[in-house]
Amino acid sequence: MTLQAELRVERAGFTLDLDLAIEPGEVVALLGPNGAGKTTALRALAGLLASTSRIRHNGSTWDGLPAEKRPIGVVFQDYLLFAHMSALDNVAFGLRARGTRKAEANAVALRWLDQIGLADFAHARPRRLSGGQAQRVALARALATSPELLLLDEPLAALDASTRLRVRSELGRHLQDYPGHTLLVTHDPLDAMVLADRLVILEHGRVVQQGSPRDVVRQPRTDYVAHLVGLNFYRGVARGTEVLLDDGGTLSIAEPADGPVHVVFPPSAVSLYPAKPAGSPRNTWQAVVSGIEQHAHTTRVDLDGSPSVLADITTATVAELRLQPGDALWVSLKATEIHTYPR
Ligand SMILES: Nc1ncnc2c1ncn2[C@@H]1O[C@H](COP(=O)(O)OP(=O)(O)OP(=O)(O)O)[C@@H](O)[C@H]1O
Repeated sequence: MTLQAELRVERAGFTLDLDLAIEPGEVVALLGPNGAGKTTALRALAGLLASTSRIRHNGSTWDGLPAEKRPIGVVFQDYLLFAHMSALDNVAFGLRARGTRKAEANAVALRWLDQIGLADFAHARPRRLSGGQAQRVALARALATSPELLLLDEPLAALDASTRLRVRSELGRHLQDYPGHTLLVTHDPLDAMVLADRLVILEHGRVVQQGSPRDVVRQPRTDYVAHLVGLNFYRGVARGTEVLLDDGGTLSIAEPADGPVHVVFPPSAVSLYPAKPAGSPRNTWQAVVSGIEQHAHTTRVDLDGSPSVLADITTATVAELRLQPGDALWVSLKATEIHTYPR
């Protein structure tokens, strides 16, 4: 049964207006910039704030239900395990609160600890657990009650990079087995791409784009999404193999198009030269370096021009060009690297 939520929250200067439908077994990631309303949406679903939201599932409504009566499991960024309880009691807590007898609740909790590879820590207090272990216990605690809806609020954000990698893939496995509905709130595009079946992008309390990770990555519709997936992104009007960009500049494209379009290309498709490249069939224009940032294996160069553009170049090229902010360079881009789609 689809979980249908119409989430409406009014605050001074902010309105959340979000319709969400989540299928059984589906993982939906809610992404958006700071203040977009992600946490507000999650709290409205959980019944943790007063709102005029409507939530329907399996022929019943959760509207009047207080948080503790909703069939929900929640995992927060900072685990929020009960410090005075053992890992086992933490996992058994939800079941006990729902009236399950102690022996049975403990048996279920132990099975969960076993599943997450922490049976040996059953009697340990949370302070003896590492961040990754604590987050796995928090996940087991949320899943032990077999909730209809699993809410994950930045579940990996507090973990260091290598722990994060491990816990992410373990979480992915548990989510695959989990038959309920999952909503994952995250800032991290990688978490969303790896874990979610569908992305819902929220800006200013409203959905600006949704779709499979693959579709969103290929065809961003807002600056925030383009930035998230790391693409150069423009709006323009196409006339055959030319696109006149709204903010200045013209690009030649390989596939003819007509009318208002979005234009994208990866920073890695951009080449930089100290002088105008001669006789090339490419797009070329002059731009000024406004920022240089070292990434793992490439250097990201920010250039002001018409249009402004991001370029990823090798460290060898940076050295060769002796790049400095303020330098004027020639930007070159093959028409075949540019992708357009209707606005
Ligand atoms: N308790 C509160 N009282 C009043 N306004 C709030 C409260 N909590 C959040 N807001 C406001 O509601 C809006 C949405 O905030 P929310 O925390 O849901 O966004 P978010 O997408 O989760 O952001 P972040 O990524 O920074 O966590 C923002 O304008 C925020 O300032």
